[in-house]
Formats: sequence, C-alpha cells, structure tokens
Amino acid sequence: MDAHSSHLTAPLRSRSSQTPSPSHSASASATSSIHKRKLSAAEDHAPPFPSSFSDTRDGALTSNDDLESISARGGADSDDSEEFEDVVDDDEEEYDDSSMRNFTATRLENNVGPTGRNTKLKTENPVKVEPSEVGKDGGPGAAGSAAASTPAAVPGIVVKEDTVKSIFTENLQTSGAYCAREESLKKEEEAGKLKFVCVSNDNIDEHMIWLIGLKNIFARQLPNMPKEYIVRLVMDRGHKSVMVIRRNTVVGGITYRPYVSQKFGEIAFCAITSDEQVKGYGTRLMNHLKQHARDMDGLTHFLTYADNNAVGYFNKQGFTKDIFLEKERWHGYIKDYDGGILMECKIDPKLPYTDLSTMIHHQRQAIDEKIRELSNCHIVYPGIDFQKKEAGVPKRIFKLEDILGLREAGWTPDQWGHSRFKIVNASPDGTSNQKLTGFMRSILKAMHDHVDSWPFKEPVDVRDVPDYYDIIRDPMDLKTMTRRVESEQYYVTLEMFLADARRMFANARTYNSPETIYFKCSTRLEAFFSSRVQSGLQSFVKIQQ
Ligand SMILES: CC(=O)SCCNC(=O)CCNC(=O)[C@H](O)C(C)(C)COP(=O)(O)OP(=O)(O)OC[C@H]1O[C@@H](n2cnc3c(N)ncnc32)[C@H](O)[C@@H]1OP(=O)(O)O
Repeated sequence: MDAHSSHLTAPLRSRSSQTPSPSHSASASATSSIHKRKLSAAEDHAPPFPSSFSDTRDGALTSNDDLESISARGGADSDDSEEFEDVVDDDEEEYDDSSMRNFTATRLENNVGPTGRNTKLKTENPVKVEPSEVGKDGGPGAAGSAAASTPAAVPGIVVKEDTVKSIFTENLQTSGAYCAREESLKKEEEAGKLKFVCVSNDNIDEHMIWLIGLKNIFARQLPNMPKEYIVRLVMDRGHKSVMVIRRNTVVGGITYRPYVSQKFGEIAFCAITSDEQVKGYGTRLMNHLKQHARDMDGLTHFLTYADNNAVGYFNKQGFTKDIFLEKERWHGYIKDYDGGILMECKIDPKLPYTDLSTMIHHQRQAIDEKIRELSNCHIVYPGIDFQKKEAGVPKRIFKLEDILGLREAGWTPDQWGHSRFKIVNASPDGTSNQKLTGFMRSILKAMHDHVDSWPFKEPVDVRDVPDYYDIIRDPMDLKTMTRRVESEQYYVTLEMFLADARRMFANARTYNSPETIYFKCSTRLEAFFSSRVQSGLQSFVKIQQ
C-alpha cells in the first residue's frame, strides 16, 4: 500500500515537453497542458493546487502536505533533489559518488511508508490495494533477488540469422522508415552499443545511477512535474523503469507500475533526452516495455494519462483514447486526472515486439511472393527506343504489339486508339483517321485566325520570360499542336488533342495573373475553342455513350 498510495497521492499529474521534438515543437508549445487531479469532495477543502507547477513550483510543493512530509522526513532526499538539480541537464550528467551514496542511504523506502496522509486519502478516495503477489515483482522482496540484481534482459524472439540477412539486404531500402529505424537500433543492440534494461530500486549502484539519470531526464522533459514526485515514483519499489542505455548513459526511459493481479500496468513517466528524440528510441523503448511487461509481469494492457502533446506519440505506439479494458480491472487503481488524456494499449499475446522489423520483412516477403504468383508486375522488360522528333512526334513508327510486356499486361489490339468519340460514317479503310485529322486541322486554323491567339502561336521564348519553364512544366502552343496534327501519328484520339489545348489555356492562367492580357486572351480563346469543338462534335463526330 505504501508505494501504491504514494503514487495515488500525487498532487498533480502534469507533463509537458520543455524541449519538444523538432517536428512537433510548434504544436507542443501550443498544447502543453496542465493536468489537474480531480478533487474528491473531501479534498475540495484542501488548499487549492496551483495552476502550473512550472510557474509556481515552490508554491505547489508547499501546498501539498504529502510532498512536504516527504521533504521533511527525507531530508537527505530533498537535499538530493537539490544536488540532482546540478546534474539535471541530462546531456551533461556527471555522477558524484558521494551524492550517489548519500542518495542510496536515504532512498525513498523510508519515505513512502504509510502516513496519515495516505490513510486519509484511502478513506477519502477508496483505492483498491493489490494482493500481496505484487511484491513478487515490484515489492522490496523482489529487490534483493538474483533476478533483480541483474537488469532483466528484455526477451526477444530468435530469428535465423541467414534468413534475416538475405531479407534485410534485399528489402531494407524499401522497408519504410519504421522498419529502418527499428532495424538500425536493433543492430546497435546486437553490437553492444545500446541496451534496454528494466530495473527498479534494488540497491545496486549501477542501477541507482541509471535511475537517477532517468529521473534527471524526466525532470527536464516533464518540467511541470515536481521533481520530488518524479524521484518518489522512479525510486518506488513498486515501480519499474525500462531504460535505453547508450555508452552507460541513460538516453530515456519509461517508468511504470505493474498491477500484476489486474494484469495491467500504468505508465507514470515516459521521456527521451532532448537531443535524441524523434530518432526511434521512443518506439523501440515502448516495444521493449511491452515485451517485458507481457513476458515478465504477465500484463495484457497499459494505461497512461498522456500529455496533450504526447498523444500523437502514444497513438503511434498503439494507444487509443477508447478504453476497452473492463472498468473493474483498473478503476480505483489509478487516479483520475484532469487535463491528461487517459489512453490504453492492449499488449498482443504473441507479437515479437522487439523484433517487429523482422516480422514485417517476412510479411512483406510473403505478400511479395503472393503478388508474383498472381501477376507479372515484377517482370521488368527492356525499354523501347522511343526517339522523338520535334513536338514529341516519334521518329519512327513501331507497332504497339511489338512493345514487350504490353500483351502480357492484358492489352489487346482492339484497344488501340480507344475513344469516346466515333467518326460519323467512318469506313474501316482508314478514312476515319483522315476525318479526325481534318477536324483537328480546321479547329486549329480557326484558332490561328482568332484575334486572341497571338500569345499562343509560338512556344514561350525563355529569353523573354526567363522563369517561365520553372513554373510551367508542360508547355503547349498552337505551333506544337499543328506539328502534332500534321504528323498524322500523334493524336490517335480526339481526347489527346483536346487535352493539349486545355493544357495550353491552363498554363496561361497559371503563369499570368487575371488582370493580364495573356490571362484574358486565354479565357476568350478557350471559349471560342470550346464552341467550335461543340459544333464540330454535333456534325462530325458522335460521342459514344
Ligand atoms: C505518460 C507520459 O509520460 S506523457 C509525456 C510524454 N513525454 C514527453 O512529452 C516528453 C518529451 N518527449 C519525449 O521525450 C519524446 O519525444 C517521446 C517519449 C514522446 C517520444 O520519443 P521519441 O524517441 O521522440 O519517439 P520516436 O522517435 O520513436 O517517434 C515515434 C513516432 O512518434 C512521433 N512522435 C514523437 N514524439 C511525438 C509527439 N510529442 N507528438 C506527436 N508525435 C510524436 C514521431 O514523429 C514518430 O513518428 P513516425 O514513426 O511517423 O516517424
């Protein structure tokens, strides 16, 4: 109960990213929230909590008798908190042996025992107490065990190395950012440069140093949380911390409390040091946490009150705002808070969380093989020698059926020149092509003769308009269209002709502003063009429904 209630008497849960990830800095600063615990009726009489710990931290601490009592009882602890302030810069942590010893000697085990405050809270706001089995995991009994003296190696799945190698070398480039990041961190782990450990306050110096490092990161990254509260939970033996350690330095971590009897865990704090954020550590950390919590604690769910600006991160880790876990399993075990958003994540019973990239590679490979069975899209044929003359007209005519792969892709000769427009009274001897050419030629001539056609008669000269081709990537003009018509090869369908004309008009209105003569000419000429096409369509070609 001691540790449990110490958590539950949290005066305030408030997190915000002081140094948010670069990609989210704007939204983070805009949405940094203040969480305020819902007060029970009895607590309404307590001194009001300050609106922000970051602004009024001293006030906040003195307004909370629980934290006050911790400071008072654990004088050395609060001193330590001051000492820790010196090393709170998580990028330049230097650990002082003497402060470490000092801290070890005055750990919070003396401070989180039952107090009047805890008892009061229990009656005011009844909280379910876990059966004694929790001690197996997080209680002091577990702390001195052999398992506790070694950081729990977070289990992963065994994958055949040769298989992985071939899959990775083949697919790594196309495997997406998630897999690439996970895979690169996994390689660092295999090379011994990085490790993920799960420790709790077990009196082992190295673990204590790591826990202090983690506490410093939390203090920096969650500036609205009182440092004493962070210390209390991180050092509480009912809590565990999964940490990223690189070159024996803590990069970040997650502190959680496993409610073993209820099979869920509550994530209390989660942070990565500022200059290592958005590099995939947070994801890998969460994956290690899930695997550890499932395999070592027997948990099936995680709950957390996520800070507003961290909801996106938790979403990407599979957390939802919808809580599916039966209320009786968690209600009363964790506190209600205003401001933070309660989120839940179901831990999959089978997923190889620390080896998801391998699994995804296998899945990709299986899908790829299936696609190959069903289609030929993986076959790459040699390209065609398609040299163009001016206006994009091909230099030499070649038969479509000679294009390798076209028939294999399902093309049949009757699809050639497929158009909605059919020439009226066309005979199969090729006169329809001549009729189409004649139709297009007459429309082009009418446009040439139009008073507004002068800006479109020639391609735009880059010497006159130097930036034109930076803006207009697909230029078009009447001269080019004429060449295409006269080649009698280019416009296989009327749609191709209409598309070129529309592009020419659209380009003019893209580059030029509405008040310019070019813009106006374009609009008028297009109206003329449309009316000519419409009248031609009625007498010359018919539209196939
Ligand atoms: C219960 C609580 O503790 S709530 C408070 C959470 N902690 C904080 O807000 C402290 C400051 N922030 C941090 O310490 C870190 O940014 C963390 C822990 C939130 C995320 O760790 P990172 O190492 O940055 O995460 P990682 O690099 O694995 O990113 C995973 C994905 O989440 C996204 N992401 C990371 N942080 C955030 C965020 N704050 N908001 C939205 N998306 C985010 C990343 O862009 C990435 O997306 P992608 O996979 O589409 O590219």
